[in-house]
Amino acid sequence: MSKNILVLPGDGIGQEIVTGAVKVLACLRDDFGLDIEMDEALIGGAAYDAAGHPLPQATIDLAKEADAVLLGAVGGPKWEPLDISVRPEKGLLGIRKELGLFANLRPAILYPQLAGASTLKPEVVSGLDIMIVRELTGGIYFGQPRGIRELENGEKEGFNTLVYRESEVDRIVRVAMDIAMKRNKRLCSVDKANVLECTEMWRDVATKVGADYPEVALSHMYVDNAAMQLVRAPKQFDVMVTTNMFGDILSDCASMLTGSIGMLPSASLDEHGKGMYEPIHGSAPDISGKGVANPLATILSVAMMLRYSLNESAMADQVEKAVNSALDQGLRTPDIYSEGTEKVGTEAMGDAVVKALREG
Ligand SMILES: NC(=O)C1=CN([C@@H]2O[C@H](COP(=O)(O)OP(=O)(O)OC[C@H]3O[C@@H](n4cnc5c(N)ncnc54)[C@H](O)[C@@H]3O)[C@@H](O)[C@H]2O)C=CC1
Ligand SMILES: CC(C)CC(=O)C(=O)O
Ligand SMILES: [Mg+2]
Repeated sequence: MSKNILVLPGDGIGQEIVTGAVKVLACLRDDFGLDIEMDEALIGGAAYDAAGHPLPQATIDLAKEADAVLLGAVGGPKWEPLDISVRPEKGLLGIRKELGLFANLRPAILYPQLAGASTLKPEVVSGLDIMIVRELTGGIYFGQPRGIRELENGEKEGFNTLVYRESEVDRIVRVAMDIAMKRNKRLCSVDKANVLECTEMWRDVATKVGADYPEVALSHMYVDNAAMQLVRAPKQFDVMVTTNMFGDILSDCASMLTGSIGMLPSASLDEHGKGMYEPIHGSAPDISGKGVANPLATILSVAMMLRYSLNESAMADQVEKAVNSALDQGLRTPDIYSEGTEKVGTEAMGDAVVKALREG
């Protein structure tokens, strides 16, 4: 039976970057026999404009019925004056929660062709391959109470709540441990256990889970040090596991080690392997509409979809090989451009990947 993929382009560069990824999926369907159907729906600012809400019920229903979801990005200055409860970003957080996508896998891999585009010296980053496992449906982005209240003296006070249950920590650490077992058996759990009780508990739970994985070398690191270590000596890390907000920040940081945030894909998975796939970046209002955004993070997210939700790991390898081939040809969007390479736009980069895929 054919698998249903729901495509949610979203806002800003979302539509531009999703186009190349959809072409890749269409090529796999037409030329390689991937049995899929694709559907499209609204999310984010586009949904707010059309339906008055960043996550319409129709989108939730389609996403729940789909075998996998491909998302571009949401948000932008047009919607910033809105109340947070109806901003585009709320649509993204909402769909993650609705689908129970608690495990966000963000691989930061340096393609050797881009060593010169990394912010770090080639010898510090060559061979870089880190998997950041970010908890995605809990923590401070979801904790209650939250809001802005007025104090008796008329001053305003903003507040959010960092909250995790033991069970939430347990399940995300187990996901990270299982990944570590398939890789190099090293896991670093990142917290702020010296200051935040919630992450003191996180550390305790991670340690308890670690006892079930005696082969994995578990270490703990405070998030401030982890940020510093990522840009000092990133290859000390193999798999990292952390909270929703820390993972959000650390993965943007790690992305630049690979040359650009436009290179990092992600998979957001539920308990059963159903997933949503998206680049880690946002809607990039500064380059939106210019046709210069890097589509590779989104195309690499398709590879993750093939691997994690569609059980087509050979096709995932093919997509990654095609991305490699486009880079081997010297093609570069501006974010990864360096002297001696050829600057191309979003569409040309996507088409080059499709051509390489077709030609094997
Ligand atoms: N997953 C999502 O949908 C996310 C949405 N956002 C939203 O996106 C909007 C913009 O947020 P920012 O903080 O500016 O983060 P951003 O990730 O959109 O952009 C940060 C910087 O990276 C560049 N960049 C991002 N993606 C790129 C790509 N594919 N190719 C080349 N350059 C790229 C941008 O041009 C910008 O200079 C906001 O409304 C924010 O809330 C932010 C992060 C994630
Ligand atoms: C709306 C934000 C939480 C999205 C984001 O920055 C991310 O998931 O990386
Ligand atoms: Mg982010």
